[in-house]
Amino acid sequence: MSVEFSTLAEFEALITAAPAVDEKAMGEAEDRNAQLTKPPGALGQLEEMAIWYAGWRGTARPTIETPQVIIFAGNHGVTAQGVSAFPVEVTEQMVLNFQHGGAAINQLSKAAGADLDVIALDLDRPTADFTQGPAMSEEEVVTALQAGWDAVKPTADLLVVGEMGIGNTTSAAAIAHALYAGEAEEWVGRGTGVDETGLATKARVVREGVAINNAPKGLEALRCLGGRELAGMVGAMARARVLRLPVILDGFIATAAAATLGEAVDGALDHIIAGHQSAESAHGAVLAQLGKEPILSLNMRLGEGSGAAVAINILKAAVACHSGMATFAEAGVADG
Ligand SMILES: Cc1cc2ncn([C@H]3O[C@H](COP(=O)(O)O)[C@@H](O)[C@H]3O)c2cc1C
Ligand SMILES: O=C(O)c1cccnc1
Repeated sequence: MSVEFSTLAEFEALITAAPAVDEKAMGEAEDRNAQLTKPPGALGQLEEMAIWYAGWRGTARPTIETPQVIIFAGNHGVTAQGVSAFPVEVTEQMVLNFQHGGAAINQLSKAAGADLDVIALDLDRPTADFTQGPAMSEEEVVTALQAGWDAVKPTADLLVVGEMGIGNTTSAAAIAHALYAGEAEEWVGRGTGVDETGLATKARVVREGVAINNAPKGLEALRCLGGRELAGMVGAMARARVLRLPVILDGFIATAAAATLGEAVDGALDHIIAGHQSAESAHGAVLAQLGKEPILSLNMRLGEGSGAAVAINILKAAVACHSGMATFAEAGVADG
């Protein structure tokens, strides 16, 4: 068990003290990019991605060999309100499916050459229904943050975090409503496929939850409206920030979780790029709030880290070009 923090304030202090991007390595990567055998800018966004990755890895010519995908699972008391098209048992059943290799994320991790770890967080102890008060105590949220923190392998060179938790699109919508105001209706979506009645229920639940918890901000929004799997993702993203380990962000739920960390500490999400824009309706608006442009938009709406896992392949392609291509001088090609 981690002993690096035992309160939210101590957790925030660790992130505040985290090292910045390596400007020197980033500058050297920019210089290298300018010498590669292609017209300037011809690899488009791949060039920016590779330079960003080089800066966080602290080397002008990085490689991606050991990506890690971590899926966190948690259960939500708010499901008692009828906010999901699926029953809560599916969370645990899907954890077994992950462990047996049968889920989408198993295939996508394998296709991307990533190791997959699955961490179930107290599934038999759902969070409290946030329409009645805070979803978690400080101790509960800190325990989940620690599980995420500890799950990151320091040998990984790229991280994706994903989630499984029936009801968690409602949690994510409540966080977005608390952080960015607007109307509850703007932040709710179909999740696993609720009908019009389900959507109206989600909006009511989000409105009530945000009101009773006094529109919490930053990590208080994570504690009051989030879930253990969202906190697990935040703990892992934070550890990655301290390790200067680049992260690819997944869908609506992962992004809402990240937003609580970004609001708590300036620059806490600088090591994160958005992998995929989910079909969940409010995801684009949350990404816009974070100033993140997604690499892909494939109409996926699964979670599990799936969109980000697909994007690993794009980042790998970018870094392979950046670090593997010959320069004009090396190849004897005349530059422009
Ligand atoms: C079989 C199955 C596999 C999933 N994998 C991810 N989710 C996704 O759906 C859930 C969120 O939707 P809602 O808020 O509507 O419950 C989360 O568990 C999310 O990861 C799944 C959902 C199901 C049913
Ligand atoms: O964008 C997501 O992460 C998402 C959307 C719908 C259902 N589950 C996850």
